Amino acid sequence: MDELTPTTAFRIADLAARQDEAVRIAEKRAVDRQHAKGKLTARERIALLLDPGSFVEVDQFARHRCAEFGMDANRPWGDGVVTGHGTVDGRQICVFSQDFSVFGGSLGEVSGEKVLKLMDLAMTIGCPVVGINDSGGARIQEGVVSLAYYAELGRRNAHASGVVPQISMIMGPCAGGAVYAPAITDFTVMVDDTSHMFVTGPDVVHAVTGERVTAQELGGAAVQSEVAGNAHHRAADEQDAVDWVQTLLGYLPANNLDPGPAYADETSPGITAADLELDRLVPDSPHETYDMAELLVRLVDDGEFTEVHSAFAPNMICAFARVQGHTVGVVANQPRHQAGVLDIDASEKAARFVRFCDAFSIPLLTLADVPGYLPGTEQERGGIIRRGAKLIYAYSEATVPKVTVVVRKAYGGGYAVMGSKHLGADVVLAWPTAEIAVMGAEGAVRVLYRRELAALPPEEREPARRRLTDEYRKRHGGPYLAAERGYVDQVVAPSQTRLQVARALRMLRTKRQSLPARKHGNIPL
Ligand SMILES: CC(=O)SCCNC(=O)CCNC(=O)[C@H](O)C(C)(C)COP(=O)(O)OP(=O)(O)OC[C@H]1O[C@@H](n2cnc3c(N)ncnc32)[C@H](O)[C@@H]1OP(=O)(O)O
Repeated sequence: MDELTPTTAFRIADLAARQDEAVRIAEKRAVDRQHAKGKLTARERIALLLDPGSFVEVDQFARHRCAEFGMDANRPWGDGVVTGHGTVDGRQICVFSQDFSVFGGSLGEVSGEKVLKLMDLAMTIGCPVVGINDSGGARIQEGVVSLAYYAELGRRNAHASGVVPQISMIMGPCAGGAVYAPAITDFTVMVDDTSHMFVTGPDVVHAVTGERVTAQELGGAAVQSEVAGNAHHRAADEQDAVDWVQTLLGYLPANNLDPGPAYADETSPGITAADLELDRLVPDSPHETYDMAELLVRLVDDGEFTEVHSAFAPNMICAFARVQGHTVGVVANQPRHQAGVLDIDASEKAARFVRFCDAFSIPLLTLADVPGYLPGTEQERGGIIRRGAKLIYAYSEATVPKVTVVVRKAYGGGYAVMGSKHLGADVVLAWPTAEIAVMGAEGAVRVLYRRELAALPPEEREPARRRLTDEYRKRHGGPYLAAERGYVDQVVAPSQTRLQVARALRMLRTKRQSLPARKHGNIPL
């Protein structure tokens, strides 16, 4: 052997030294910088998310090739993003985690290549991708090259949409062009206080508009989860964010061809005490409200469900749950908030959820109690026609099993859109308390008998109005006109609902439906 050729032992020691530099030494620096900001490091986050010991890092020794602005003197291993794969609860995922301690986690050519390579891998093997974002955005030193990678990333996100679930965790800054990759992904979680998302930051806002606003006011977790709807969950801290993502993954299939996780059916085959409580859920007075979550917990396995977008448009509940061990997507009006009315936010929230479930073969369970669409100039000018239409579109194109329970009100357009037979529901159940009509009895009488009531002497008007309202309610106020026409398949006592919903979903497991082939539809955006 040539004296200059390194020995095998030397090469192994050299590898260990490089790994030490790439991981241990880099991590020490990252810990100091990140912990001081109340944040975990890129590697700590991955360790928290994945099953212990399951992480396999790829491209650990990738380094940037940029020589601009003195960059050639600083070429850290990994280039500011840790990428790889591992398992969550034994199920495969791919993960990338931006490392803010290296060039502010900014995206350059090499870090971009790493993330794209990882997404290509996830698409090839068909597993979810979790992206952990903590970045100053496009790497300024690399100029247009880094912008190119943002666009490439958006394209990959779009192509992966509906093929593998994509989840974004915003654990620090996410600004400018960087926001659009998470926006295309299916679910986004943000951490209180330490994360923000905006297209233009407070300095630019001030320079352009004169408005002074903090990063948190502009795009903190509270604003994004409650007002803008860009975040599906507002986590109290990083651990909470990880817990939510792990729970979410537990409901989801690995890809659009995977049947999804199924657990043993441990539900009771007979009527339980909790089922009987449903017979008392709906108050006698139509003006009194109740909590739709009380129904939901009694319909699903172990009373457990995980809401997405819980703080955004709370008049609509979108949640994952299980029925007899199989995942369902629940869409439910929440009468406790604005009487469960449909507005722009609720329509868009539910439409996107319905489309996610359909893309990943997750059956839909709809619980309807809806007084109709929210009237007003704000809604009309905001585009409720175009934006509300998304929900009709989403339900209509969904070919997964669709089961609907009409609990109380199903008025007007609200009836039609909330998973009605006419939008392709396979099974529609109605409670005897269901009121399926164009509008509530009081409103209907006001329109139908306006002239007759006005012609009556004032003292006779109120008794006549009450009598007519009562008559209308008896004729049109229940589920039976709809049942006569087969728009409702079964009228069931509330206490029967859990068993009937389970039967319907079991019966529908073999459902197959396909719509005419086309390039794609044109959902009103
Ligand atoms: C398509 C697009 O993404 S357009 C948007 C382009 N990005 C930007 O305009 C944001 C630029 N960055 C910033 O404004 C700030 O760094 C913030 C708000 C993100 C974070 O601020 P702080 O938490 O105070 O961190 P700080 O500014 O010290 O940044 C940490 C390090 O990351 C570096 N860094 C941050 N963002 C970038 C970036 N986009 N490109 C290159 N380096 C960056 C900083 O230079 C700093 O490096 P140093 O430690 O060697 O000094």
